[in-house]
Amino acid sequence: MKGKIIILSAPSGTGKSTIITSLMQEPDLHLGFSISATSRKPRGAEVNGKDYFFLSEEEFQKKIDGGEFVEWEEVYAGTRYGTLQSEVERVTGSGSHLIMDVDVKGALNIKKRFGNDAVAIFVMPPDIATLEHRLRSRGTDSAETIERRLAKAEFEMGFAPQFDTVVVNDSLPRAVAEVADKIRAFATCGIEAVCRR
Ligand SMILES: Nc1nc2c(ncn2[C@@H]2O[C@H](COP(=O)(O)OP(=O)(O)O)[C@@H](O)[C@H]2O)c(=O)[nH]1
Ligand SMILES: Nc1ncnc2c1ncn2[C@@H]1O[C@H](COP(=O)(O)OP(=O)(O)O)[C@@H](O)[C@H]1O
Repeated sequence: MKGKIIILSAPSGTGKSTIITSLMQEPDLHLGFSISATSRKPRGAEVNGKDYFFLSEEEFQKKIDGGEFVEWEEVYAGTRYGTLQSEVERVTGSGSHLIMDVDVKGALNIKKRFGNDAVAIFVMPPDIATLEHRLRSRGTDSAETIERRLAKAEFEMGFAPQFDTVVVNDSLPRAVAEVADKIRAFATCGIEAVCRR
């Protein structure tokens, strides 16, 4: 494996996808996005094969049975998400660093598997009221889905101390700059450089 692994986790609505989209515009970071597979339906302007590989329950199960996942989780009841081995190979084999958006359990499993070749960054919302506002103004989820995601946020935030580092997404440009700095430090000097920052 040439490229390293950058893991971002956060409660739904914190801004992971927005931060990753900005980071992908910075060519000096040499990032390739790990396109996860999911059994949930596309929402908003999401595109199959770009945002996710959208699979039926049966297709997802087939890939589990075929050993195609590095990890997978049922993040919300009845909805599964997973990282494909083929995505890890596609990106790291090309020399780019693999950036992935996974839930807290997936993040810790990937850290366990890849050790110091992976950095786990927890993105923290400024507070729960802001998180709720972001989820509502994103306008992609039903009230019930938003409630379900908010209900899980405190549980997810409890995992933050197990991550290598935490970044608060208050001002977006500041958070993007902070994550970018950490990725540069990790890529150049290794995990110790990030844990100390
Ligand atoms: N374990 C795991 N979690 C994933 C993967 N892909 C996405 N997730 C997580 O699934 C959760 C829901 O993602 P999504 O439905 O896109 O909602 P969002 O977080 O509101 O954008 C988030 O916590 C993601 O980080 C994956 O491949 N593996
Ligand atoms: N720092 C920020 N300040 C204000 N709004 C933000 C910020 N970061 C993200 N957002 C907005 O919050 C919503 C949720 O962001 P998103 O990237 O979809 O979150 P996630 O991928 O973590 O679920 C989006 O509408 C996005 O534009």
